Amino acid sequence: MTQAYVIGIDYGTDSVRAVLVDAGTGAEVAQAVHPYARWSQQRYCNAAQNQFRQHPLDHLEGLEATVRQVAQKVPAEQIVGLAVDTTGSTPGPVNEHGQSLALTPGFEENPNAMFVLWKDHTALAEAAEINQKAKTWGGTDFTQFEGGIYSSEWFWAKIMHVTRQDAAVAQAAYSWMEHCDWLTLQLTGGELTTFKRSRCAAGHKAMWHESWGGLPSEDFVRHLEPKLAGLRERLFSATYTADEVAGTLSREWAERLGLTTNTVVAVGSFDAHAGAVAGEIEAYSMVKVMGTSTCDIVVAPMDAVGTKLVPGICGQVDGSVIPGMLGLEAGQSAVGDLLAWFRQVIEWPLRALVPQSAVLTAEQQQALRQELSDRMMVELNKAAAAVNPDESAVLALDWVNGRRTPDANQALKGALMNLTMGTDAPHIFRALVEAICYGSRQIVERFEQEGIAIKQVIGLGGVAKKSAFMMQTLADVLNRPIKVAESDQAPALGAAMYAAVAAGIHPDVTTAQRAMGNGFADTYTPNPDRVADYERRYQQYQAFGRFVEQNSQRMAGQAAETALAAQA
Ligand SMILES: Nc1ncnc2c1ncn2[C@@H]1O[C@H](COP(=O)(O)OP(=O)(O)O)[C@@H](O)[C@H]1O
Ligand SMILES: O=C(CO)[C@H](O)[C@H](O)COP(=O)(O)O
Repeated sequence: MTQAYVIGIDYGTDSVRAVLVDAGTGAEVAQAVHPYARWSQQRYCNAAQNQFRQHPLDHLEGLEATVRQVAQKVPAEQIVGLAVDTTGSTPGPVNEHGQSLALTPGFEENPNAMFVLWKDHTALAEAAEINQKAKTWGGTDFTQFEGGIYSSEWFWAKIMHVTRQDAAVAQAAYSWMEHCDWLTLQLTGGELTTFKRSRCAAGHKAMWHESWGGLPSEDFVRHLEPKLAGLRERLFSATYTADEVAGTLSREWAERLGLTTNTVVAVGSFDAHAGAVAGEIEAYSMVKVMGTSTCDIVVAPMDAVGTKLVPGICGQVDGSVIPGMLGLEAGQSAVGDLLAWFRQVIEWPLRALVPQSAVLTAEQQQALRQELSDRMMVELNKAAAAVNPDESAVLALDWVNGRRTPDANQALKGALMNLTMGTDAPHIFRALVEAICYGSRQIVERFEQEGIAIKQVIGLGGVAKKSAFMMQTLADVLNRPIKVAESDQAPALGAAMYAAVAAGIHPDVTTAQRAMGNGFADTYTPNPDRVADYERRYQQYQAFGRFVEQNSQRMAGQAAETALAAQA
């Protein structure tokens, strides 16, 4: 057989990465990373309001830069397939040709016309409304395969919110697309009406399910928001798994990327699901894709789960990870992001005071800021790992982006307790890492309580690769060994595996995993001396969580009553 290569393109929160791999063996030939230019300046975002929007030009520029760079390593005609994975739910409004509204006249600078990033929580009220209406409207509860609780991170809540906020966007939006679908449509240049939308995105975030003929009924959608009447027809009814062919590269994109129009483009998927494939997921493994957030992906045989619904997770979808198996997703909204938040907090003097320094030149200021910023996360890991656990009782809740699972409540906030005059930055960092691990344990326990055994845990993603301290703590808290995948770009490798199946190199995803898998780099085994102590602290974390949740609900109730009284 002639040599064949595939490209996996992974759109993360901050950057896009492309990997070129040997389609037979998965050996990496080249990789390229491109940070989003506008996003890195946080344009179109307002963190205080949890508004996080991304401009499609960031994505298209990154596509061209990364793919061109890796594609030049081998003859273009040998690159037989490519696939895109993205974050999600990250939907954006499009016109009747599937063009993002932010790329059409009049909407170029309008955040509502852009992609609403997964971690945008401006639709909290709409998510609450969807949950309330789904349970009371008198028809099918369309949230049932999505853990029974719809999140403000997801498709319909975001569409409702933007539609209500922005009449011009609502009027111009012919349809809406998940980011992974929109990019795949750009690359293939097909028609919006016949385009193959992602099963993974639709099933986990858009309440799509075969049993009710696709998306929630028109009656329900109209009941949610009358302004959405008719949108369902302009969305989609069929969905496709990520091993299927979406099309071939359009002439325009073949030229822009330095490829040929014979290159097959697979159906899009989410980053975590593609990552799980590269992490060699199999029945009853949990693959933890640990980056900005964490997604916990589990697969199980369809017939073993049957009609069982797992409450409080981010959905159970036929074929969302491996076609033919049930894909289940859970996760935590802030993992790397929680640590990045803390770093931001303690770097305040670097941003605010160092530039005013009377003793350092501008060049020295810049060099100092750079040096400390580069070392900060690594040094915090080291210092936190060295903290004597008996010395610090600091306890944290990891909910700075809300709680994704178990039982989504994105309105929740993070918290710290047991601070003393002796508490320092490594103590707090250690508490944050522990909180992430306790949150993870709650997720594992939820799956097991609901009859989905977790037989092994695999970690991958930036945090799994960079923080040995996090991974050891996780092994101790879960009291299970954790394998860490070798690949530094696992979601991109997973997308490449999907592309190889779509291009006909491998017959199915499981075969592609076996042939193209890069294996595992490390295994963290639980330290028996730490397990009992973490068990005790886990109980404290849960009690702290219940306290904060109950009190934040009570305080939100009081605030609502005060507002009503003021209006009366
Ligand atoms: N040494 C470290 N220890 C723990 N977390 C880290 C470290 N270095 C970077 N991170 C976190 O990794 C996250 C990025 O992970 P990555 O998998 O590369 O990105 P993405 O979420 O975009 O896929 C950031 O949130 C960052 O805070
Ligand atoms: O929920 C998701 C997938 O279902 C998001 O894509 C994910 O949480 C964001 O990914 P990352 O943290 O790797 O940027």
